[in-house]
This record gives sequence, C-alpha cells and structure tokens, in this order.
Amino acid sequence: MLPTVNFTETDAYNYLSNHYINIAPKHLRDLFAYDPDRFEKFSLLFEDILFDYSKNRIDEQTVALLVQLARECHLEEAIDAMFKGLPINKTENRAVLHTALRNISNTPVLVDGQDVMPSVNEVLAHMKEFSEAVIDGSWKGYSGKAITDIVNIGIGGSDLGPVMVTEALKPYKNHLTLHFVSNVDGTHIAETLRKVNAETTLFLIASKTFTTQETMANAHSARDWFLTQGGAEKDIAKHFVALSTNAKAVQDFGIDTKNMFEFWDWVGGRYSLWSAIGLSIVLSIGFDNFKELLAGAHAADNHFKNTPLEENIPVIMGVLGIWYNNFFDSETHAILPYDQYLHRFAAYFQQGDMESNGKYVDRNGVPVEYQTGPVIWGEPGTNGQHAFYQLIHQGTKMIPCDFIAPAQTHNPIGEHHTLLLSNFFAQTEALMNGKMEEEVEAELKKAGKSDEEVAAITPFKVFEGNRPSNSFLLKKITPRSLGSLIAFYEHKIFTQGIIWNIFSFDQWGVELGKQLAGKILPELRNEGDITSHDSSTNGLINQYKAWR
Ligand SMILES: O=P(O)(O)OC[C@H]1O[C@H](O)[C@H](O)[C@@H](O)[C@@H]1O
Repeated sequence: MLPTVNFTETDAYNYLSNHYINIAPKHLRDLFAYDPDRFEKFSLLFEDILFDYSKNRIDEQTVALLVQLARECHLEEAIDAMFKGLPINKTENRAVLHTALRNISNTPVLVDGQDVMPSVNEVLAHMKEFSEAVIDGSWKGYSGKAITDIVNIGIGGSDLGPVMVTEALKPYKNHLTLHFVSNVDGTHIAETLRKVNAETTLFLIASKTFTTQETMANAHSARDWFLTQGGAEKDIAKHFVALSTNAKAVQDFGIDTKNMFEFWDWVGGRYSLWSAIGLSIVLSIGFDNFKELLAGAHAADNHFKNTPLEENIPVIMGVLGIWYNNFFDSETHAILPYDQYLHRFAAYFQQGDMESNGKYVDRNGVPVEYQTGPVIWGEPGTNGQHAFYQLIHQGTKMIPCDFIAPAQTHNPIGEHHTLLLSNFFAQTEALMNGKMEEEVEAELKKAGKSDEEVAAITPFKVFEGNRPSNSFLLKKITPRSLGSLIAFYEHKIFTQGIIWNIFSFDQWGVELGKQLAGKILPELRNEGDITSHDSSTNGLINQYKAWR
C-alpha cells in the first residue's frame, strides 16, 4: 500500500528549509526584473487552458526541490495506485476511482480483479436514455404532461458539484428549470415547492448512502407534498428517481429500483459529480455536453498520470500550496474566479479540499507535527475586490490566490468582458508588484499635495506587494475546459494529501456531527428541562424549549 513518509524528514524538506531563507527576502518584482523568461519558465499550456504560476515566490531551484519532495513522498507510485484501483482509502478500505467514471477511453479498471467499466457505461447509458426522454418530453408526469422542473434533493457532495457545474454551464442549458434543495431547514424545501407544480416536477433524491438526515427529511417532505398535490402512490415512479449506492434504502423509501441510478462505494461523495449524482447536470445541459465534461476531466487525468512532475499542472499547484502552507505559514488559500457563472466554484472546493485534507492524524494513525489542509475560500471577482481584497493587498496575512478567467465570454455585452479582464490582470500585477513609497510620493506631489501632506499620507498608500498568485486563463468556459479545470483541482488535493501523509478520502470529522445531532434529537422531541450536557448546551436547549 502507499508508503508512509514524514515529509519533514526528507532530504528535499531539509534543502527547502535552507532555500526558504534565501527566497523569503526576495521580492517578486525583482525576480521578474532579473529574469525576462520568467513567464516562459513558469507557465504551462494544456489544451485551451493557460496556467501561469510565475507570480509565485519561487525560482527554478524551488520548483526542482518541491518536485523532489513530491518524489521522496512517492507521489508517482501513489498516482499509479489510485488509477489502478488499489484500496488507498484505507480507513474505509475502498478504492478511489472517480477517474474511472470519466474514463472515456474505456481501458479496463479493476477493483478486486473485476473491471468496473461495463457497470460505469451501463449507468451512463441509463442516464442518457432517461435524460433524453425527460428533455424531449416523452417522459410524462402523472397527468400526461411533460416535465418542466427538476428538484435535486441532496447535500454536500450530492449537491455542491451539481450546483456548481449547472451554474458554470448555464449557457448550455435547455428549457428545464433546475432547483436544488440541500438544507434541512424547512425553508429550503418550502420555498422550492412554492415554485413548482407536482404534475410537471421530477425529484432526484441524490444520496450516496441514502441515510443522510437532511436529504431523507427533505425527500419525505417532497413525497408528502406530492401526495397532497394530487399525485397518488402509483405515480411516485414517474416523479421520483434515486441517485445512490444503497439499493435497499432506495426501495424502502418507495422508489422502484428501475428508477435508481447506481454508483459505487469507490466514488467519494465530494468526487461524485461525474457519477449518477451528475444526473441533474445531464438533465440541464444534455448528455452530449455531460460527456464533454467527462472528456475534459479524462484528458486532465491523463495529463496527471503521464506528465513528468515538473510539467504536471496539478502537481505544481499542489507543491506550491505546500510551499506557502508549510514554509511561509500561510493558513488560507483564495479561489477567485473572474466569471459570474463560476460563482459556486470556491464553495465547491471548500468541501473538495477541506473535507479531504482537513486531517491532523497521519497515515500511521499518529498526530502530525506540521500544518495540513488550508482554509479555502473565495468569491467571484470583481465583487471580491470590493469586499475582502483590502486584506489580501494590505493585511498582515499572506493569502496565496488562484485567479481564474475565460478569454471569451458567453455574454459579449458592450465592454463588460474587457472591463472584467482588466481587473483580473490588474489585480495579479498589483499583488505582485505592490506600490513603492517613491511611486506614492510622486503621485501625491503630482496631485498638488504639500510635502507635509505627502509625508503624512504616504505610509497608508504603500503596498508592499510580493503577494503570490496563480492565474488560470481559459479560452472559454466549456464543458470540456470546466471538466479539466475541476480535475486539476481534485488532483492538486490528492498531491497535497500524499505529501502530508494523510488519508484524503475519508471524512470522520463529519460523521461526529451526525452522531451528536442524533443524540440530541430525542431530547428536543420531549418536554421538560435537560440536564445531561454542559451548562451552555443545557441552557441553550432549555431556552429553545421555553420559546418554541
Ligand atoms: O450523498 P450522501 O450519502 O447523502 O452524503 C452527503 C454528504 O454527507 C457528509 O456530509 C459527507 O461528509 C459528505 O462527503 C457527503 O457528500
């Protein structure tokens, strides 16, 4: 199985610690000034995606040492083990094979000696056939009308991916209206049901386990609502389908397994948009576009698997993250898409990254003595610029940023896209260069300020710069380029998990919350004061009971 290495005990780590002392005082502005080839050296082109990582606090030696670190941590063997379907998710004893879901070249992928590709293709064929019937109107609701609205009920990985992708690919959307219900707060389902008509609505109950409290509560409420709106028990088959690995629970819920789209325990929830969980995506943009999304991800998978680490985009993304997280002590990482359609991209990778690498126990079961996964956050530009960029530019924390923008917009209205992109370029440049004292003084003098005024205001207007960023410039956001981009981020997370020597594909931290809520629930159902917890929890529960 995966060899476990404490990365802080490798030769590369040792060299990097010394190298850091050399790089840390250097300013990016100077690194650019000394090396006119910096962009050529530190950028990679993959199909229609340009990845520019030259505005990072690195030189050629940094990259070489970071790659050595990845090698000493056996990243290449780990990649191989993942693609081969070995049970690298050890705490759940499962393979990690979201890559098989988009393996459009159909080479066999074995799990326990059995090729999974025939089952993957069978489910894809089912999704194709079903979605075509719904989209062309031949799938009828109980009163004979075609479906107009799709309500996906799911949470976490059974919600965030489909929401993010359907939003990102809205320009490819058909006439069906998509709704997503995730929160157990009754407001979410109530507000959604107000907008739809039972005769023409299809519910997708999306849950890998089919036991998640929030999803089951929302699914039952949707079914109750359907039955009070004129639908009968026998009509449920026309209006409810399940996307799950748990056939028994689906049946118990009352959904015919003919209407179940299956996936498998080797698909992690936060990596499942490529599976049957993507049915809402297929219904929104059609099967051919979904296939393009898979094809883009598959191309990125091949890049990750076959490209030397030095030129491997997700590997470079990963090791740069290690450089900042473990040498510069940065704690967060911002994802900043300059594309309104990508407005849920950062939220999607909050789960993808933080649920994967938010772990303090290493693969030997021992607490780590170094930092692991960063806090991931972000909003689309330019909104972010008017909200939190102040802190990125002039705060006391170093925040490595990923800027993402398409060269071509789907909405060429006036000069909007040029304005947007001018902000994208200006921000990465300003973060890198900063604004020196002399520049500020010259500007103020030019504006007619007295020497005294110049001296008083200058310190506040100086930007130290030297703040790192990556830029992704895509020709256009298409199903294919989006598929590749998502896969790059997934593999970046994998790369980091291997180097940090943690298990990236379990999520025991989430399980605890589920158990604890289950314990308190019966106490809320009864009247009477509660004394079984600490005084804060007792106090809150008892006040809730008094007020409800
Ligand atoms: O798809 P489900 O089984 O309903 O799970 C939904 C979500 O549940 C938990 O939050 C897990 O930590 C997530 O990884 C998962 O995506």
